[in-house]
Amino acid sequence: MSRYQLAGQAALTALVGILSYFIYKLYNARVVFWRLKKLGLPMPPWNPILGHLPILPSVLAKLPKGAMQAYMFEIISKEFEASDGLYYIDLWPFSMPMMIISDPLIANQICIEYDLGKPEMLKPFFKPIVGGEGMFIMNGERWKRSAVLFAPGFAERVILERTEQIVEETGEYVKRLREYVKSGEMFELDNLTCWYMMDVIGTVTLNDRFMSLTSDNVLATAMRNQLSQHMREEELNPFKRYNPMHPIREHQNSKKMDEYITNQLNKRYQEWKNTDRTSVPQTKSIIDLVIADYMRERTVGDKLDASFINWACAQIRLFLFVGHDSTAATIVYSLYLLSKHPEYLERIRKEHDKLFGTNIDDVPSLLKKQPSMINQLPFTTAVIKETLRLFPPAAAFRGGEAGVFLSDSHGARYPTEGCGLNVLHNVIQRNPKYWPRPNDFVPERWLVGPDHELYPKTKGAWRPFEYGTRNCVGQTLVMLDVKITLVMVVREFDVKDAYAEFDKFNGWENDKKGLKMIDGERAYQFSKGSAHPADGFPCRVYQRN
Ligand code: HEM
Repeated sequence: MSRYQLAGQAALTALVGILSYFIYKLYNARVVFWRLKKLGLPMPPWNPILGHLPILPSVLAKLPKGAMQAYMFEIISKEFEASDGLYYIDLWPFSMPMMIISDPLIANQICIEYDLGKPEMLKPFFKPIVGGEGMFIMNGERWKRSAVLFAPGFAERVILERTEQIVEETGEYVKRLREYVKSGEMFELDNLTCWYMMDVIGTVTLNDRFMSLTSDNVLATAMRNQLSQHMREEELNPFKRYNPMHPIREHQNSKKMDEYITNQLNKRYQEWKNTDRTSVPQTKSIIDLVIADYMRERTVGDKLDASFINWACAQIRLFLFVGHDSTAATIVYSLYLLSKHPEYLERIRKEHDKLFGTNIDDVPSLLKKQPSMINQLPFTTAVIKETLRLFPPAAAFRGGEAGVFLSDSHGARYPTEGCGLNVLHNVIQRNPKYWPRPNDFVPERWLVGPDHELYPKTKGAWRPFEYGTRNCVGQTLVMLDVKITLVMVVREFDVKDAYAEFDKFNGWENDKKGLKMIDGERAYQFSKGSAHPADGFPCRVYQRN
């Protein structure tokens, strides 16, 4: 047999192998749904070969490019609703079998009653961002150990002690906004706010000032680059989406992040070793917590273990990602909603005047002197909670288990084994069954008592940070970050979205199909790590008269 024949035969064998593997996986995926369908469980029309893939084109045609995936599941739940807030969907090979949950009572079973863990399918999403296994996707004892370790760093008192550092970073953000006022330029507020929040989380995790609003910090830049490399869901052009340079760039970003963090860890370890431990300030930054934990089990050595460094890099990268991304989106949406509701903008400004006095330049020193003042802003808190209700930046994703059945309000039972459970916060938090005026921005609903008509009708209808043991460890920090930002921004600036101008510039203003809107909302949520306002929220800022 000639060399060419041998090569041809090897290629054919490989092809047959790949095809057989594909058919085997396809069979396994579809057979699960064939059984579920036979049980009469709720799902859209299903095809034994293609699963639910055939329904996607018509659903996606109703959404703008890049819209977050949860909108797609929302449309399906409305068009094919056969159950009480739950359906199954088979999108193999793009995802594992999934149950889509749009009812708070079923979500409570998942997150509180059964306290289900994280599924395998989250790993490929987090891998390039975090490097190793971050606590977000851990389960069992490994998760418990990390949760216990990091909890003190996020305690309310400890977070409040961060006020001074956060105020410093917010001062830099305000300076950048003043520059935009001066230049009159249109710019993406979301992008600017992501860099700002990156600087905030840099101080919380590493005690390090990135100053990335004014200069190029290697770690912050590599993390933001990594995120934009990784979030290519909206890229339809396969040459861009599957560009062979992407894995190389991802590897380079990963290396830069790990090198930077390793240097910080080593530096902190040397400081730690050379100081009298009783006099070391207990900052409870993430880096200090992990080093203190490391030393609990070891004697002082020359250097940190490589395995510890790998583990610590993954946790720190995780905090840098989750700690900046969703909070930035919440700040932008808060400013956007206030700009659309002058009556509430007026009210929040009055609340700030009353507490801090009318000289806005006094705010940083007042907050630094007395951080607890930030807890005396009920209306500001209501604005943030209402923003998180209308535009939740995250969702819950858990893994089903054998023997765990979810029940609907009629008592029907649904198996979860082998399924990813996707809880749709955007649908639950606008469900008219639980929310009066579900699509309106009504901060007052957070200031009224249970007898008032605006009061949410059930526990669990508001769940931006989720409930149960796996809820968001950073929620106190989020509230502090957003409150400080609003206090230092809303009285000095008027923010106006510039979507009309942006669309005109891009030639989209005559888009007859209205594809740049979702339910009349131009600032719909984009998939970009967590959900961010579409097109980065183009805007202009003005100095307030
Ligand atoms: C507006 C901002 C934020 C929102 C809406 C948000 C939302 C969430 C949600 C919904 C979960 C649970 C996910 C699930 O159940 O599958 C979660 C978990 C988590 N969040 Fe946040 N988050 C925010 C900001 C932050 C910040 C600032 C940090 C830390 C600096 C953080 C750290 C984490 C961690 C570590 C977990 C995993 C907790 C665990 O598994 O035990 N998040 N977050």
